[in-house]
Amino acid sequence: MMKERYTDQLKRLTGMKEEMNHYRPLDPKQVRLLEQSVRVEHVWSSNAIEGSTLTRSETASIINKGMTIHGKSVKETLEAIDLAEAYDYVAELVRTQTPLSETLIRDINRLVMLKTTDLRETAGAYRVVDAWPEGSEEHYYTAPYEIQPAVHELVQWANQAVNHLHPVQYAADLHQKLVSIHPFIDGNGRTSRLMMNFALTEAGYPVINIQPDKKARDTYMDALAIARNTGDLKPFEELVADYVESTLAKRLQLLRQNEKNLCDAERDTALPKKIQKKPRER
Ligand SMILES: Nc1ncnc2c1ncn2[C@@H]1O[C@H](COP(=O)(O)OP(=O)(O)OP(=O)(O)O)[C@@H](O)[C@H]1O
Repeated sequence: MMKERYTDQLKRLTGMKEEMNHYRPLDPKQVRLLEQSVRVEHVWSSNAIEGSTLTRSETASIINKGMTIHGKSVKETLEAIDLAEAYDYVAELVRTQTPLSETLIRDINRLVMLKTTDLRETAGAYRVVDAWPEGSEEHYYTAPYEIQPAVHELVQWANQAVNHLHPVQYAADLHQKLVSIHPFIDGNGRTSRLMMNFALTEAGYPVINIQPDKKARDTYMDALAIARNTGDLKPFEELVADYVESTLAKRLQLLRQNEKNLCDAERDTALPKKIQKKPRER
């Protein structure tokens, strides 16, 4: 079967996002629980892509309860705390409708790296040494002296593209372009995945989390390598669109079920009470 055209998928995503407004929202306590679980999922998956061995529940214990985990390194623990703080910062930027800027990208990287970098002053600072993708030393990322102009150009592109690209395509391209420059000595993947979610959530889409299992991770890395080595952005754009679609589908199922529960509860309370028969007096 031929793969559906990307533009048709984007239209469907817009429709699914709009459909979410047709249902009554979840109760505030449920919203809080859902937000907490997406935050844990983000911190767990994004760090696991880079090799963290923390599980979801260990991540939850660290970032929600302030616990340490027996047998897990201080570095992994601090990475989880850093990423949770960077995630909260991004949520705040979306809430305050802060426009994208060089400072914003650097601030996010600084938070991502703050407690775990060997050299604290390199967190949020542009790289001054060469870097290349793992196992591909002939393909250098942007040269250090070209990083500042490249990020400046990226921000100019973003401020235009945000107005004319579909938000899901814009989010994918923003991630791909930033990680292709690789402006920082460390934390480029985590910073780019946060930037992608910044773009998605500011347009009303849910947070998506690239999965860290081998198959999903390889697909993600391969799509980024294709984009960078051949200039073909489609595999990465389609991968992001598929993540958005499955996340939206799950969210819609939840809202539909919630709506059904609310309707059932309303119908039950609206029914006339059964006339209770008095026991016959003897
Ligand atoms: N061939 C590639 N082209 C472009 N980007 C890539 C490529 N391979 C991997 N990436 C991106 O780079 C990230 C990893 O980069 P790297 O191994 O240099 O780690 P990093 O810069 O320390 O950042 P982090 O550890 O947060 O990912 C991946 O998560 C992915 O987003």
